[in-house]
Amino acid sequence: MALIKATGLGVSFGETLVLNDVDMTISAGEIVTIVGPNGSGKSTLLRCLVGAMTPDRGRVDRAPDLKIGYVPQKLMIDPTLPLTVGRFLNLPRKTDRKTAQAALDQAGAGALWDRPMSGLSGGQFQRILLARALLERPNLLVLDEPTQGLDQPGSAAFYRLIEEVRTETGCAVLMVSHELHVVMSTSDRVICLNGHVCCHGTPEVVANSSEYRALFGTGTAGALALYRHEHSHSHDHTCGHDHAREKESA
Ligand SMILES: Nc1ncnc2c1ncn2[C@@H]1O[C@H](COP(=O)(O)OP(=O)(O)OP(=O)(O)O)[C@@H](O)[C@H]1O
Repeated sequence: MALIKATGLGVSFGETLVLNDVDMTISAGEIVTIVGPNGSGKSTLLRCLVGAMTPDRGRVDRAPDLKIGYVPQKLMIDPTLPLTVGRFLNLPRKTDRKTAQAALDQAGAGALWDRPMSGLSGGQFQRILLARALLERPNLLVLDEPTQGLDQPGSAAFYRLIEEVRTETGCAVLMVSHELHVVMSTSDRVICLNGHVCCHGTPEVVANSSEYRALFGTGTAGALALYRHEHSHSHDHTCGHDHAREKESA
């Protein structure tokens, strides 16, 4: 059974239709990435999927054993607060040192236990957020643009780490990202969203689709160079809309 299955999701804010008839599933162990232009409804979809928001239309079914680990885009911490990594991992719930250290190790930040949170680099900070999400032993990791502010090598390293975590723990991963070419190399499946699902499938199928190219241009050829998963079949689906026109009129 799927970990999450969304059927016919619709969300409006006032007069604005933000999500329209969105269907998607996340199965155990797979890495699914949602890409889409600004304002295309990615965060709204994520919030509906994890249960942080109720859609106006459609339904979301979640597996009874679903356990989500959430890695936020950013977390503001008062720099004057004397908070070490170790103490941060004990918030809001106390965790024993061994479990917390294991999560830190898994997130590639094993040596940072005593470091002040305010002195961490962007990449280190994201690893600590990842470690905190892993504390609960999730079977689904959810990441909303987790590498904002990191440079490209830093982002690529972070996504490689996510893939390692998936391999080690078997958890599924659902991400939202703008860094298409970086994320594509990590993803099993990509969903291209623009209020509705424009196209979805393997990274290769999406990168080659006319819908994706109309939204993002053709400058993402590097996605294919980085693409390293072997798929013997494709799951192509396109909506048939003229996205070049949508983009022009936006
Ligand atoms: N609580 C809200 N009230 C009103 N409008 C909202 C609310 N949340 C989101 N929106 C609007 O819904 C649209 C989609 O927002 P959303 O954050 O889901 O897009 P996104 O694809 O995640 O964008 P970005 O890439 O910029 O983060 C936007 O036009 C946004 O202004």
